[in-house]
Amino acid sequence: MTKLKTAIQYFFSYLKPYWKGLLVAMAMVGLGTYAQIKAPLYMGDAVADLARYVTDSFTPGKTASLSDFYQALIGMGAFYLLTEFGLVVSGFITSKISSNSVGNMRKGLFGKLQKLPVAYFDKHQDGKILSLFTSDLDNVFNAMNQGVFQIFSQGLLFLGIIWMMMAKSLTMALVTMALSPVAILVSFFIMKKARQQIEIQQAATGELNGYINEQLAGQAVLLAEGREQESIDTFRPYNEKVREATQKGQFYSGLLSPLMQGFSLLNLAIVIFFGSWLVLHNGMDKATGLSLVVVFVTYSQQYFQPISQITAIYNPLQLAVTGANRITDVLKKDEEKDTGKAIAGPLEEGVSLQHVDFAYQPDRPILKDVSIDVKKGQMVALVGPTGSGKTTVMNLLNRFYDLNGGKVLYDGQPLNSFTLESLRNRVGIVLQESVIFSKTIFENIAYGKPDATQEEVEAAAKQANIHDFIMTLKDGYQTKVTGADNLFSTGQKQLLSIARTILTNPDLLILDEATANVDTVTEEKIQAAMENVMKDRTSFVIAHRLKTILSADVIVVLKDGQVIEQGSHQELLDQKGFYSELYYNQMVFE
Ligand SMILES: Nc1ncnc2c1ncn2[C@@H]1O[C@H](COP(=O)(O)OP(=O)(O)OP(=O)(O)O)[C@@H](O)[C@H]1O
Repeated sequence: MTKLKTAIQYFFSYLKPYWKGLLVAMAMVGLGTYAQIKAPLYMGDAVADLARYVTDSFTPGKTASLSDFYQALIGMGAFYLLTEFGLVVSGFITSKISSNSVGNMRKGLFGKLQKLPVAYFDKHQDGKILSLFTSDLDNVFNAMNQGVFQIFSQGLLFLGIIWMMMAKSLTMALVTMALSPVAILVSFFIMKKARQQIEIQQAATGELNGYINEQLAGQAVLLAEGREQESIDTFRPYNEKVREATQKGQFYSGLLSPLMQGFSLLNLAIVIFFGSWLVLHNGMDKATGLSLVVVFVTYSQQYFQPISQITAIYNPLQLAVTGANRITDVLKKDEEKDTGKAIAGPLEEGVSLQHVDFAYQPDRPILKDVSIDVKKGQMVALVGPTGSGKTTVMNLLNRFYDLNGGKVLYDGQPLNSFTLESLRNRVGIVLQESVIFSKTIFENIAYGKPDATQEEVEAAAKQANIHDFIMTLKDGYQTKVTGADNLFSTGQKQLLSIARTILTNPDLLILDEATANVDTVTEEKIQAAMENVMKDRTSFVIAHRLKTILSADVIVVLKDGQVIEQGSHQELLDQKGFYSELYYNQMVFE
């Protein structure tokens, strides 16, 4: 019940701005429904008038006239036209309102995601986040556009028909409605069955997508190891499960319409049978009796339409309720804390970590009592085995996460005393996995400074050693890059990231050196670019090749989240500890 309440609140909060349009749509539905239930009465009158005309024309001395018949026909036509008008206008308004509100929901959700802390994205897979925008919002749209509108219009139609039938003839109304409890029970049973299959299908599709995702991500390994056939064989049962659930789900959902058709036809026969019995045995005027039968034949056919329509939207509505709840869960998540008031100015003294403790998950400490000091203009290098916490230190310097203990100070002030925007404007970060956006090379480099001039962008690219490569491309800086076209190698992507960072001229630079797939020429270029970007700047560098950091002011050696050695290259060599061993081991391979 609370799930339903949450979904209703979510829908209403987005529908509220369109209340005027909704009122007009509802009025139109009311008008259309009224006309729809009124039209059969004119049809009945037309039949009665025609019957009278035929009887009168065969009765000597009576003048037969068709004028009443024509009037009834005109009335019927006008009311059916009004029905169409009401439904078309309300359909137009509701589709406009639902697409606008879902557009706003998409905007709200995307805006919220931009405000969530990095920790949220650690815990949620990209695919799941994406499905909020695709399947969940789609389900919400369908429910809004079809469901809510249908429930209202079909509900109104249902009540209107009952009211009209009762007003016309109570006995015939009861005869027409006699089958409905059975029809409602049967349709709910079928929809429940269909729902179970939809749930199985959704779960199976999730597993199938997960498998496809994993196999595509690992395609290179898969080919290299010759596991193609095994990959296809494992795919089959996942696919089969989806196929089977889809087939059963479709079978049950598809059953509803013919079954309702069957009920409607059966009802028709019952109505005609009782109607003619009443006419023949109740001494009713024949023309009036014929008209009554025609009216109830039409009502009996209309009567089953709302039952089948309302039961058919039960499943889409349930999907929408689930979708709205998933989206609301995200909207309720705590945003990245930005409570600091101070504005981070140009770095004057330096940055220091003091007795920092940190854990991504409460029961698994990653950094333990880490203290590192960097004075303005100095370069600090972090080295250590994989998983020792180097990237984690970088993440804390940019305030991607909050600390569990200790302090990170920028010119003596804790990081959380600054506004996030001012702090991040002072910090430049080059990640190991460089990010390229689907924009031109110019826009990619100018990402952190969109108003940069061509000269500034080119100067940054030159310093980052990527200008020459860009000039070999036909469109130069205006070349459009997409994630899919692999225009840049891993090393070149990092050079582009370095250019992007140089352009923003950060006070504090955080640089995670790329290790994968870098050839010797690019490696040298990266090294030169790193030297350029670090010159006269305060920097933290994670270096995987020790020769990059020989000139660092301080080298910090991390192991299992603790600082085990700290000093200059020469000091650490003299200590003959972990660093010197690492260094001599690497030198053997250089
Ligand atoms: N987002 C995260 N959520 C949970 N645990 C994480 C997360 N990021 C890293 N870790 C864990 O923290 C530990 C330190 O990781 P970190 O990436 O800081 O190491 P690293 O020294 O940079 O390693 P590498 O040299 O391989 O890049 C690892 O055990 C890792 O599993």
